[in-house]
Amino acid sequence: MSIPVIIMGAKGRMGSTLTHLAMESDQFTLSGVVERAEYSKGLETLGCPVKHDLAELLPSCPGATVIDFTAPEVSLDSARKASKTGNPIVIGTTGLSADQQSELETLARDIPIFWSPNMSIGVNALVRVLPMLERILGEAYDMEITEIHHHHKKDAPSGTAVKLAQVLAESRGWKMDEVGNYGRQGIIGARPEKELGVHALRGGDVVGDHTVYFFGPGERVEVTHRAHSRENFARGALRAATWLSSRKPGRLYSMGQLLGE
Ligand SMILES: NC(=O)C1=CN([C@@H]2O[C@H](COP(=O)(O)OP(=O)(O)OC[C@H]3O[C@@H](n4cnc5c(N)ncnc54)[C@H](O)[C@@H]3O)[C@@H](O)[C@H]2O)C=CC1
Ligand SMILES: O=C(O)C1=N[C@H](C(=O)O)C[C@H](O)C1
Repeated sequence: MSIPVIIMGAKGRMGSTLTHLAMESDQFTLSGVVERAEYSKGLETLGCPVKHDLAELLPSCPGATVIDFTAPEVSLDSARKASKTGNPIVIGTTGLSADQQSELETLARDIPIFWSPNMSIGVNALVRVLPMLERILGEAYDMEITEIHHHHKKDAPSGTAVKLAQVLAESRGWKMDEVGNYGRQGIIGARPEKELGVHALRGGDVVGDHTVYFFGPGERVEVTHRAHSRENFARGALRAATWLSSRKPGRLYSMGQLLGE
């Protein structure tokens, strides 16, 4: 039985990729798309309802899973509207504030919500293995992260880099609020031992590269994930939509649960 989905931001880099993949797969039914009016030209060729407000679509799409890769305030609005009609929602949007993240966790008590800053299997395998690498290398190894994205990206550092930094800091018993350094300039003195640098590069059409560095005495270890295509993320989101369709509300789900942490 195919999974009905509603794609938010259907003209976006991710929304258009998701729409294309959902249309070409018999595992999914495109129940409708939502896009800003000024960007909706041409969406009528999809052969499904095209709306400018999710609230106009949801009542006619009972049980459809919303997939939202838009902007923080838009995704929160989508989650609020989905919670009113009981529709599950998969969110890939990054740059959420702590309050917005907390609101998602509250809404997840009432409807199935899946949120991940990176829907690729590769990055989530990294999330799983980095703590072990950190424990083996130990505190003599200084940790830094770099990320590279296309010049359209609006948030920095990437949600993926934030997540990677969180798992590394947690592995060492640190808090990112205390040890994070997001840029160095001027005569700043020697690097404190208790520091984790996170640095964002922006340029061109880079889909998404993340490198974790462990700088040790006489050697360094570098672990890199390079996304070659947004289809990688979209397939992950569609897999999450399928997985979420059989989950009950109660907690904010993410890739860890899907991959069976
Ligand atoms: N979790 C993951 O694996 C990934 C997450 N992302 C995140 O997804 C988000 C979107 O990224 P992109 O697709 O590159 O952005 P984009 O700017 O290309 O697409 C966003 C789309 O949302 C639309 N939109 C804005 N307000 C709207 C509204 N009120 N109703 C309907 N549509 C609306 C825009 O018109 C645009 O088409 C970013 O936060 C990015 O970091 C991107 C790739 C992978
Ligand atoms: O904006 C993007 O493109 C991406 N954003 C996500 C992030 O902020 O981590 C995931 C991926 O790196 C692509």
